[in-house]
Amino acid sequence: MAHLPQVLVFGPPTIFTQFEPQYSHKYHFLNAWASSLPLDQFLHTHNYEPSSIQAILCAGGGTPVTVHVLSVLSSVKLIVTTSAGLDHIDLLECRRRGIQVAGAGSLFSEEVAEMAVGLLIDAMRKISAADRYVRQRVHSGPWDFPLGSKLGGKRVGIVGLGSIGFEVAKRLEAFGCSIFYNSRKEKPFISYPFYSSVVELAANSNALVICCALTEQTRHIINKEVLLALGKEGVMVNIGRGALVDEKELVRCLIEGEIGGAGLDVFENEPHVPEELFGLDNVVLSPHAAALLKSLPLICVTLWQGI
Ligand SMILES: O=CC(=O)O
Repeated sequence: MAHLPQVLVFGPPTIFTQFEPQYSHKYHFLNAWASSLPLDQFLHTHNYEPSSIQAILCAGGGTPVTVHVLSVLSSVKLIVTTSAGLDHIDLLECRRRGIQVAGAGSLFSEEVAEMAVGLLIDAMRKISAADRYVRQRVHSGPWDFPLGSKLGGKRVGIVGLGSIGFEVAKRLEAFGCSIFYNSRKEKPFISYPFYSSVVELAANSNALVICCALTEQTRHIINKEVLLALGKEGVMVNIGRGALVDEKELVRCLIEGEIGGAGLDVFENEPHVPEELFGLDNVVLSPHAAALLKSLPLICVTLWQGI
């Protein structure tokens, strides 16, 4: 196998395992995702020569491609990630080393937007909680499920009106929602009202949908002040990255009823999810799956063909 290009695979396993058989005549895949060892030990244990590895295949929210990883892999020329977000890759180091980075761009924006709207409807109408209620009900008396609230007509603040945020806005308009947004800058051709302050956006919204990229500027953009401004009836949906939200504050606000509910596809230290959330019926949880659809493998193949 020494003659095949070597590709280090950090994930995502659900997709990768479907394609490995078809591509293993072309590439020698080193499946780091299947091992719990740190990278150096993984390579050492399998007798893999780090300087023979030419490409990395990875996924958003998974193992980060840090300066350390890149220093171990001195010959890497290409990183392919199945995600739109690139926050798990040290892009400065890639630029310095001339390593090319290929990601999903806006390919999954519609899929992720659907999930955002789904989580919002679920958190407001309590669909997952209602499902649990029906399945777990032990008494045969009248239904006593708590009331939900209507999405139609609500004011929704979108944090990050990029391609995903825009797809969310389009869908929510069809539900009769009024859309407001915060972004790095006001967008010249967008008619939705712009808020330069996320706190003010939250104070004027019934729900916030977090769609921006994770950068040093956006880390914890949703903090205690924003959550308190969103208020006791407010719902927050995060399909961006967990670290956009101060998760400790979010958990506290949910437990203490400082906000009304949340729909979360992403978490600050994935795959860890704060256990306090498990018992809360006003929270809907999803395992960073907004972009993981049956169509994803096809797109992965297109990305991999660049290796
Ligand atoms: O998390 C998924 C993505 O960034 O596409």
